Amino acid sequence: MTHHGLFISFEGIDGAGKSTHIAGLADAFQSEGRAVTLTREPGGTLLAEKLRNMVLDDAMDPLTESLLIFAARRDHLVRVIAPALLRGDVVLCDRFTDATFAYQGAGRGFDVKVLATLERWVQSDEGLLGDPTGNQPMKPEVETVIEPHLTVWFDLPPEEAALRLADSRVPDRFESQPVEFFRRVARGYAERQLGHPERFARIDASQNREAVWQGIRQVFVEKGWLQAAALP
Ligand SMILES: Nc1ncnc2c1ncn2[C@@H]1O[C@H](COP(=O)(O)OP(=O)(O)OP(=O)(O)O)[C@@H](O)[C@H]1O
Ligand SMILES: Cc1cn([C@H]2C[C@H](O)[C@@H](COP(=O)(O)O)O2)c(=O)[nH]c1=O
Repeated sequence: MTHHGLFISFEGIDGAGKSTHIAGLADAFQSEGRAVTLTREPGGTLLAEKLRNMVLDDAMDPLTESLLIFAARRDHLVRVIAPALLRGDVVLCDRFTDATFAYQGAGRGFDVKVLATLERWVQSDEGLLGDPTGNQPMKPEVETVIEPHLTVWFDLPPEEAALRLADSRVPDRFESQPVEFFRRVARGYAERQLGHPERFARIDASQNREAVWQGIRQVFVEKGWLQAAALP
């Protein structure tokens, strides 16, 4: 799929500080005249948000969980992400597939080879330009696997994330996991970075908000995607 968009994902354990900064980046891109699609996973479409509620609230085994997350991802790609990239938008996505490798793979201990197969199937651009209702045949084209151009990884020790989240909201199925679960998830993200060093930008999320923002700012300015003047 040839497009002029920019696909950026934001990752990290729960409470690492992603949401705090995504809106600021959206403002910066918009102030430079770029259209921004702000979205999240699991979720981003009506169907995917329903699947999100199930995944976050209902007990299920890790394969069911992984399949629902990838089903939500496919709908999200078909209906939101691919059309936005084709329009030339900047897509800012709060979590994407690295979260599946970190949470379902490293956290739950689910087979990463199965996750890699699902990743290839679900993120294939085959049929992405077709009819999202599935009523029309898929259009054959040269297959590529869609993935972010950049993944901003908010790296924060799990103990610190737990402190930040304490009393801030009612915990869901993931947020109520013990700290050892998040240690595994954090290691999962570190492994993903090792496997995709060119795509990952690690931010030390244990710094204060301003220092974290400056770290993010530097990444986008160095890539030439934002002008220093557009960012506070
Ligand atoms: N650098 C920081 N220092 C201290 N507290 C922070 C910092 N950044 C964010 N916080 C606070 O930590 C909490 C979690 O932040 P935020 O919601 O942005 O994390 P998140 O990564 O989006 O979490 P989740 O993925 O679980 O939704 C919030 O209460 C936020 O105000
Ligand atoms: C994409 C994705 C997400 N999760 C988990 C991670 C979080 O605990 C929740 C989403 O909540 P947030 O407040 O929006 O961060 O879902 C997962 O386990 N696997 C995934 O692929």
